[in-house]
Amino acid sequence: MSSKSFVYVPPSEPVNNKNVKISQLCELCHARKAILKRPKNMQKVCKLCFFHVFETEIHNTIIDNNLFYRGERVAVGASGGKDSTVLAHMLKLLNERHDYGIDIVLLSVDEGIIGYRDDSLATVKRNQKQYGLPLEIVSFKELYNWTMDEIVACAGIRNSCTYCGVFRRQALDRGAEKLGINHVITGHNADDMAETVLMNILRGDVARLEKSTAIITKSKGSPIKRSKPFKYSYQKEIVLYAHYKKLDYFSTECTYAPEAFRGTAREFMKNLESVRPSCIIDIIHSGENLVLKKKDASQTKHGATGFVDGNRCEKCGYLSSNKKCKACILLEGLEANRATISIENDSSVDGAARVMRQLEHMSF
Ligand SMILES: Nc1ncnc2c1ncn2[C@@H]1O[C@H](COP(=O)(O)OP(=O)(O)OP(=O)(O)O)[C@@H](O)[C@H]1O
Repeated sequence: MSSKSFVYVPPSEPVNNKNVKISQLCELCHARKAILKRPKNMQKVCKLCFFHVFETEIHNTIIDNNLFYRGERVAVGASGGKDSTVLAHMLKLLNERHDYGIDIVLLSVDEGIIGYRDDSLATVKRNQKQYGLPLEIVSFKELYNWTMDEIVACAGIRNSCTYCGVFRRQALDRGAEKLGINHVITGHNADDMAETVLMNILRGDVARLEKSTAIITKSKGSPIKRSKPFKYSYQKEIVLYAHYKKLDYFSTECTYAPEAFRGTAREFMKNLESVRPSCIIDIIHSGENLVLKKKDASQTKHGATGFVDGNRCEKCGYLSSNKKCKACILLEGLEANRATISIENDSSVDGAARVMRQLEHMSF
């Protein structure tokens, strides 16, 4: 793989621009008619230059951060949505164009949400054929004996994103492990990252803030690393790319809307972006350049608990940085809830609420 990032060179396909006014010309090739304004910087570009410049920027992110090594097997977290569909398409294209020498597999998690995930997985199955990539599907039901629909019926909708996030994260790791793969790539984009930085600032969550802009992450105790090649890519540009490339993706929002705090932060970011588009990249840069005060070892959780890399959850045996993994803690709360409901026929969410409080006091 070449270790040099590229300077953008507009494609030199023949053009017929006799009837195009100078002010309508693409600002990159100065030859074709511009058809869109890049949401990221308001530059007017033609379709061909948009494809090339967007692909080049992602290639540069991959190269500048040494995301892959030749011969590496990587799993793309494939949900069927716009981000991961563009990611699968883009990785395949760049792997062939720049000869990264990586082996790409699609990995999907079926959370068990009727009317949402079943439909989006149908899209992933079509993508598998369109891109000629192998596909592995793991499900919450087979791993945890609960579907998200059952969890929401038991514990209510309020914390559904927490359950889904914890189980999905572990399910992706387990799926990758099953495939003998150590690297999971996700379609998290610049908007997602800016939103997370903002939420961590607003919550004063310093531990998470420190990691929230990393392009490669790895949990303690887990052999699986995660990376986000779209870290600097605007959501609107990903959607435009998918649209003009006519990619087959699933665009329905999750049945269980995001929790109120995330939803409000997202709305706030969108409002800021409409006034100042660069704020998405600016907030990521701010996050990257924050220098946090160092804690002394006696103050750190890991110093206090004597964590050893490679620890396993005492309940399920899966790798965990705590005595019990997050998924098992949540499962215990759910089982307690199920028992309460079936014995007392009571719709109390006490078990789950107690577990949520417990989780808030733990560090992962
Ligand atoms: N069910 C799933 N199976 C596999 N990977 C997933 C799944 N859900 C999410 N991911 C991965 O996590 C990334 C971020 O997920 P998120 O839920 O924020 O969805 P999103 O921003 O709508 O992304 P997408 O458009 O790809 O669905 C996705 O791009 C994908 O790589």
